[in-house]
Amino acid sequence: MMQPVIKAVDLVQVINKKTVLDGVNLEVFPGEALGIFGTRGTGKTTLLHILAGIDRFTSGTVEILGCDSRKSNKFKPHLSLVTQERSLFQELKVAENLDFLATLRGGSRATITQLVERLELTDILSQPVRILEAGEYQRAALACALLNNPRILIADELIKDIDLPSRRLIIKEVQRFMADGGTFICGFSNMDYACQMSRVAWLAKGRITWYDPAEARSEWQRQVQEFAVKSGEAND
Ligand SMILES: Nc1ncnc2c1ncn2[C@@H]1O[C@H](COP(=O)(O)OP(=O)(O)OP(=O)(O)O)[C@@H](O)[C@H]1O
Repeated sequence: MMQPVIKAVDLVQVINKKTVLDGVNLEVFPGEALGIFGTRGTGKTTLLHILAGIDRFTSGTVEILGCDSRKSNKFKPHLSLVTQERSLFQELKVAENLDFLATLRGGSRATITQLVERLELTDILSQPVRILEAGEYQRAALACALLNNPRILIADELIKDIDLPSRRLIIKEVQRFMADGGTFICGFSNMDYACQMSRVAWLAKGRITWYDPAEARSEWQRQVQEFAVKSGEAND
């Protein structure tokens, strides 16, 4: 049977006495696009950062590429994370970020050139990251994340509130990453994006319910409708 690239068992995260993750179990398989959906503050970022091996957690186990994430760092060269907060070097130019991160994480000149071309970064290469618009920033951040040719890409709200051309370029690049055998995990709070995923993990009250994308969308519509009826907004 196919081994999962990431596996979490009974994962619990308590932050300031609040149980944010309350026994999460999940397996992500090679080549999957797993969407982690939740409304505001439900713990998507918390979960994604634990799955990326960058945050400690209260209890449970997390295996990334067969390594216990608390005991080994061996998975690190094969995993990249695009955070929701802007984590590229703000004062450096886009080109400098690419060069620096390629040196740090291993990425060839040819890879930089290809990513710059595909994500249409040429015109912003000499701009400092801090002045980029949201879509420009996300394209640059994705390029930086793909420099080292990772097997796993984890992203938090990769295409939220960005211009349509950027969104199209990013979706195309992620599809390319997946066609090359990559595994993608993405946190999102807008159900419109569910169709980009192969499975949806819906996070609520610290726990996950699994859906296929179409089911998740209809469940979301049902909940929105129910909420509208309860609050007296619906006419029928
Ligand atoms: N460092 C922290 N200190 C205090 N509370 C935190 C911290 N990190 C997360 N939390 C709390 O944990 C809960 C989950 O936060 P998290 O950012 O993971 O949710 P999210 O689903 O990603 O939210 P959003 O959609 O707003 O980004 C929230 O209630 C938040 O207040």
